[in-house]
Amino acid sequence: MEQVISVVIAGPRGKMGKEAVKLVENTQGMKLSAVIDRKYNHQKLSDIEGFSSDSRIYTDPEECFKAEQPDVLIDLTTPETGYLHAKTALLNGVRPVIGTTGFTQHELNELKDLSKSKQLGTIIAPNFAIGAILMMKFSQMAAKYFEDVEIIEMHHDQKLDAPSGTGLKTAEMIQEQRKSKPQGHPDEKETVAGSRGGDIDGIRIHSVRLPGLVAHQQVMFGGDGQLLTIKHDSHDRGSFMSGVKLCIHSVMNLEELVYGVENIID
Ligand SMILES: NC(=O)C1=CN([C@@H]2O[C@H](COP(=O)(O)OP(=O)(O)OC[C@H]3O[C@@H](n4cnc5c(N)ncnc54)[C@H](O)[C@@H]3O)[C@@H](O)[C@H]2O)C=CC1
Ligand SMILES: O=C(O)C1=N[C@H](C(=O)O)C[C@H](O)C1
Repeated sequence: MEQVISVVIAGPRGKMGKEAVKLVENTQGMKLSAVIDRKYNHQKLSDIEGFSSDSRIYTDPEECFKAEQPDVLIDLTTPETGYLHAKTALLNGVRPVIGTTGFTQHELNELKDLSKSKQLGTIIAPNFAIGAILMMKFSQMAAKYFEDVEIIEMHHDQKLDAPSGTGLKTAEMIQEQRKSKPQGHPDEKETVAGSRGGDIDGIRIHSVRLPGLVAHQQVMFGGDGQLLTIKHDSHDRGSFMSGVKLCIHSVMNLEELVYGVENIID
């Protein structure tokens, strides 16, 4: 008989959380055992307009994990909360799949160590969309041939973290491929602070925040007489859901932390 994976979703009323609730409820072999919200403690999700599930709401993650003993936590909240939820999940025997972005390197290292010591899988996924993962992989490939690169990431204006998790991960993947190189003129001066963007090992990263955007990124490589632009657009949050589903299945077979969905696809 197929194993049913029981899932807790943190942030069910958020833009991503709503989509994830629909995904888990409509996927055979998965069960939404509970949700973690800032409000509505001990009510049912169906008490909130727009939801039909009878899953219980908890405001305290520890109480939720102890009472429900789910297999997987999906976190789609805010950087501080996501980190706390991931840690609490691991300490209570629950495998985290973290879509929330904006963790510090120290937090990532701590979760990596905890995941390993508990021998429980964790997936930190800066971007669940398959197209975005390919965009990052293609950029890493291109960096072998083009050493000059700048990243422009564009998101809706409700986003809390900058640069985006995807932008950071892209820069890290490019870093693995190319030698450190400052971008632009060695004597360049900013007359307006920040106009050259953030600097990750010489890779410039620019964050645009505007209403009307969802999640978009272009990685621009410059060479003699040519320009290569690798671009991805998520027009709708449905674009992330096949990746969420893949991660829920994959994390069940892991015993340590994986950072990036590119590491679990063929
Ligand atoms: N990995 C990926 O592919 C994607 C990741 N994201 C990330 O997911 C996160 C959420 O994004 P959105 O849904 O757009 O944000 P949102 O602002 O629409 O939703 C966040 C939700 O978290 C809830 N929340 C905040 N603190 C909480 C707490 N202590 N306990 C329970 N719930 C809490 C809020 O009430 C809100 O409903 C962000 O970090 C974003 O960067 C977003 C899209 C794709
Ligand atoms: O906040 C968002 O919306 C998104 N966040 C992730 C990120 O920071 O890269 C993934 C995607 O870009 C959407």
